[in-house]
Amino acid sequence: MQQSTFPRSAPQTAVSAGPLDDAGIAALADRLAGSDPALFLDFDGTLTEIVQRPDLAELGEAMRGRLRRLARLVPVAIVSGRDLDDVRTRVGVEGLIYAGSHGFDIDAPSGRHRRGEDYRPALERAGSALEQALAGIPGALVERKRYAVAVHTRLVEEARKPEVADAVRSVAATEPQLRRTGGKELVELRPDLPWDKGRAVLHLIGTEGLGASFPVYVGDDLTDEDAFAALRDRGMGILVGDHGHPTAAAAMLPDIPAVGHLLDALSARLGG
Ligand SMILES: O=P(O)(O)OC[C@H]1O[C@H](O[C@H]2O[C@H](CO)[C@@H](O)[C@H](O)[C@H]2O)[C@H](O)[C@@H](O)[C@@H]1O
Repeated sequence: MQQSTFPRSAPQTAVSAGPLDDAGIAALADRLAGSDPALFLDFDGTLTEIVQRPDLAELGEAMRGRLRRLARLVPVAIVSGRDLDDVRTRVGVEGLIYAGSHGFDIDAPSGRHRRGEDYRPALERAGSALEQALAGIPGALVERKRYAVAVHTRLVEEARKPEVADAVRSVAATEPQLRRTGGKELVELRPDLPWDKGRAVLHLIGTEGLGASFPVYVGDDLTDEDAFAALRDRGMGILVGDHGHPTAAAAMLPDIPAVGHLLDALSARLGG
């Protein structure tokens, strides 16, 4: 496997994330084989390449096969910013735990866990206002989810991106129940609740009987940082690529093929 020698564009936090090379993967596999593992995986940018539009993201068959194999061996959760139904359809593997809308909407063996239902009218209003405000900006996409509204800027001309940011700021100012967060070429409004992917992962560890497990979380974006931080003292966060900001992950992989390599190595070791 290639070594993770990609440059970091921002200084690291107190926890320095080193490249996860083959020796590191073998050590992690041994660690998991000697405990109750649990695997938490982000979707876009971790299992699928980032593409120009959200609707174009497709999970490759090889990655789907890896998820199927792993799910027979250990609890596997997909923790995505996407709407739960959207990510579940795109992954298309039974027997996984699915958490959508950054963990506001969870479908797990213990049941359906939703947060933010009271915030949906505000999200509806914000979605409509944003569609209206951005109608004249070519390439601006509004993605409406059950517990968030995302505005995508990947296809917006550079000079017009500040207009998109201004529009989101203005709409956010009229909806005090919502807060702004960011991602890759994306600004989002979500319920202003103390909830995020990190809390969702800890919640799942509690509800799914994973308290004694060694949880591993793999993700690529800023919203995954909450999960890396949540697992810092009890598991392992693995950052994929470089989101250009400090990270709380303990280790890094360079790209999605390297994630595939990691998952293959874990399957091989855990499958005995
Ligand atoms: O938590 P994730 O599963 O990684 O979801 C994060 C966001 O992913 C999607 O947007 C991102 O991927 C798109 C397709 O590659 C890309 O065009 C966009 O620029 C990225 O931000 C998804 O559309 C969002 O809803 C998720 O929040």
